[in-house]
Amino acid sequence: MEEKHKFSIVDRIKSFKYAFNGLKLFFINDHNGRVHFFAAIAAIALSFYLNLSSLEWITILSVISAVFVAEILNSAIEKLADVVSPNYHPKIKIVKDLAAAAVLVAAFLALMAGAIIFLPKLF
Ligand SMILES: Nc1ncnc2c1ncn2[C@@H]1O[C@H](COP(=O)(O)OP(=O)(O)OP(=O)(O)O)[C@@H](O)[C@H]1O
Repeated sequence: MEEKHKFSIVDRIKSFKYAFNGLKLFFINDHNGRVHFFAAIAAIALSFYLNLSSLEWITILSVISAVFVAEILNSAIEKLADVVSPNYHPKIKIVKDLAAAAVLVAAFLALMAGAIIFLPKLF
């Protein structure tokens, strides 16, 4: 049976603190995190420059978020896998490749959305 904890605002604030610490770790230590961060800044700057509509803004921000979510989860899975199996293991290969595939799918979606929205406005 799951133990019931009393609701605590302090615990909720702590959860935010841990989540922001995760974001900091991701953007500072993760090379892919830094690349995606600068790509997101470039896409947002271009969106301001091209004066996107509300719906276009929502699309761009959604695909950027999807890439970050996939990349952060991929990074977490990689870290966990490295602890579980520091040595080569065929199942760890599958786990890591699947996590990487999630990033690929999100990045492809972002690329398509960016091309559909930006290209006609640029050329
Ligand atoms: N312990 C392991 N066992 C089996 N295969 C592994 C293992 N570690 C890595 N691999 C293989 O190497 C690939 C790259 O793994 P790695 O953890 O270096 O990810 P990466 O994408 O290069 O990470 P980073 O985000 O640090 O650049 C994995 O997708 C997997 O195919």
